[in-house]
Amino acid sequence: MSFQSPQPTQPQIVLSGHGLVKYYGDVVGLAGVDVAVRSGEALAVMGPSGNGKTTLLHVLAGILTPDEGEVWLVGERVDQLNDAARTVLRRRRLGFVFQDNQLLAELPADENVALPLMVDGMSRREAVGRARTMLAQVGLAAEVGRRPGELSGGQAQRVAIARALVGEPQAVFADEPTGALDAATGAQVIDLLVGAATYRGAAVVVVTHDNAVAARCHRVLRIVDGRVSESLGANR
Ligand SMILES: Nc1ncnc2c1ncn2[C@@H]1O[C@H](COP(=O)(O)OP(=O)(O)OP(=O)(O)O)[C@@H](O)[C@H]1O
Repeated sequence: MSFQSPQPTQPQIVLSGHGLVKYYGDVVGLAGVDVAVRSGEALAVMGPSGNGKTTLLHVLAGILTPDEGEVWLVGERVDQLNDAARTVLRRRRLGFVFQDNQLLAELPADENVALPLMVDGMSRREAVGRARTMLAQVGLAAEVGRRPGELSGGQAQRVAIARALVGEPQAVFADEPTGALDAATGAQVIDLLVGAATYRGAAVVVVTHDNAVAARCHRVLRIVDGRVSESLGANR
């Protein structure tokens, strides 16, 4: 009789791209990229300027359609959906954090966070309640009524993170999320983003030029000339 210790099970792959190719006219954006991100995993995408990082993020997030290849989200092929279906997909199943937080200047923090829920049909009362809970979880319980102009850059980016996570997305995409912040604030913001998103089981994709940001993710994918040149594992 033999005894075998149980194999640790890998978390499921949430998001994957297979053979992704994207052209802009004659310019090659992606030249054949394979990538997979698991539940609770944060992947940093690095590489020289103009080599395809943002293109990869946009193709994985359904903002751009690949010319070749497939994108899958939790067992469903999503690159062939029509525009309307992709808009719904982005709103219900994905979260986004951009360099310039893209908050609405006239709205207080809680309404900024509640907005995607209300657009999706939730009552204002429930949406604002959920937004305030989410804001408390990113350390902004006292700032829920402040407008973006009354927040620091780091606080505004926390609001953007709360907005990205409030709908419980399966995948979260961040393009240079700390690009406008000083190093110390950037480190806090990326830790919050990675920690809060992966705690909820989301897959996270972060495009960054910053080694310190990449070091706070679990894995680094290096893109050169639209191809994966290197995949480095488990930072955490
Ligand atoms: N809308 C577009 N129209 C034409 N060419 C584009 C477009 N978007 C990107 N490109 C080109 O595709 C290539 C990859 O661009 P991409 O923005 O993905 O690079 P990147 O690695 O994210 O760059 P950066 O680090 O500077 O943001 C570049 O040559 C770029 O000029």
